[in-house]
Amino acid sequence: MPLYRNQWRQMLIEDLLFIRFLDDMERKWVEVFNVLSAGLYPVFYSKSKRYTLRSYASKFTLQGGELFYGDKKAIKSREEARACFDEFHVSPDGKHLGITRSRDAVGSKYYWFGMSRDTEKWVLECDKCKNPAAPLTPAQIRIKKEARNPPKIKRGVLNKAVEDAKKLAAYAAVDYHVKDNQTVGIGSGSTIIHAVKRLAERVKAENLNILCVPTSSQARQLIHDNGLTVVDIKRHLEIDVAIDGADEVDSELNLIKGGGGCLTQEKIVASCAKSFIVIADYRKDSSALGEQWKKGIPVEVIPMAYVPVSRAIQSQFGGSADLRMAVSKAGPVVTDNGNFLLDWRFDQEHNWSAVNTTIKMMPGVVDTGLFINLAERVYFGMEDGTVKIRDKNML
Ligand SMILES: O=C[C@H](O)[C@H](O)[C@H](O)COP(=O)(O)O
Repeated sequence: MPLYRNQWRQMLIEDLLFIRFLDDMERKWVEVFNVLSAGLYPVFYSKSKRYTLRSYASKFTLQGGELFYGDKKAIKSREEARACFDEFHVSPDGKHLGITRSRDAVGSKYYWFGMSRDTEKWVLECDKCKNPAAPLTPAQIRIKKEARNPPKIKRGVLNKAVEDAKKLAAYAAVDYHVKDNQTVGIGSGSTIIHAVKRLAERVKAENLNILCVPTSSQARQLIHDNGLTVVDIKRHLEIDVAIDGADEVDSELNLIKGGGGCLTQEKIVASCAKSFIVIADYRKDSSALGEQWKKGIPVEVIPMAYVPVSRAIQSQFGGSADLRMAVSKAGPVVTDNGNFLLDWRFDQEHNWSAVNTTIKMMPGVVDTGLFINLAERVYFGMEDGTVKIRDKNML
């Protein structure tokens, strides 16, 4: 049924009032709720704003009238958020957890728009947190000591669990996707080491004929050290399958890559492959980018452009885009292509496809660590020894 002019006017007024009286957090919640429950958008939203809202809303689900962000309850109002914060800010031992741990603790169960900013503000306002000299209970003293000298065995156990998980994912991908007479793209990082080892085992045991296209100097060395055949992409454009790690994977198979600085060649190889398969441990599995990976989105830039590109990213999208500095060398990290890297720590959800295109268009940008619409399947090695699969055909 067509809407009469006065009905449109009424809706517009309601929308404007709605924007005016709700704060950002509540407005986002209501917008997502309206899209999911009734397919309704604010009337004055342009096509692109609707698109952004729709893709943000796709990260949520409606369950019994409540909104959930992954398995976390999405909180609507600041009062409710404050109550959730209070529930977690003080540990059962009476210890005030500080900014990061309070945010992680609250974030294990709840989500709201602006959560990081709010937890930081509330922790800074907390008298107990401001006054660390307040007398500690014996339990607090024990926890503090343990935090200072964490039992070594725990770290070893964690590292082992992570390594085992990487190996599980790598073996699953190599065993399922690599066949005789194929050209295989070899990614970079620590997870791919397990994949190359498995590939070498299979080549030897099954007498396979496999050609490997590297994505970095590390990958080239790895292929070589494992007795596999290295070929150049210039002569082997037809890559059957590319296997690579990732720093983070969201629910729609968008990836952040480049934590080890190899994003550009990785993206070229992935885009030339008939299928691009990602291997990762359970820590990389996120419902939204930025949830697990806090080091930001890498952007490779030619050296003279790093300041203008950093400013352009910050002014268009907020957050901070900082030059990556080397650890065991003075000065910035230099990529295999002789370029610099910016790490952009964003502070809100974005339409990643649009952001990727905009950043790529900035003069001096070589590529970004956002891999959108490239991954066909991700294998996550899990802590319990299983492998979780996220496949683009099953989204
Ligand atoms: O630049 C590095 C690559 O994009 C890696 O694939 C990514 O950082 C994941 O590395 P890892 O397997 O070590 O977690």
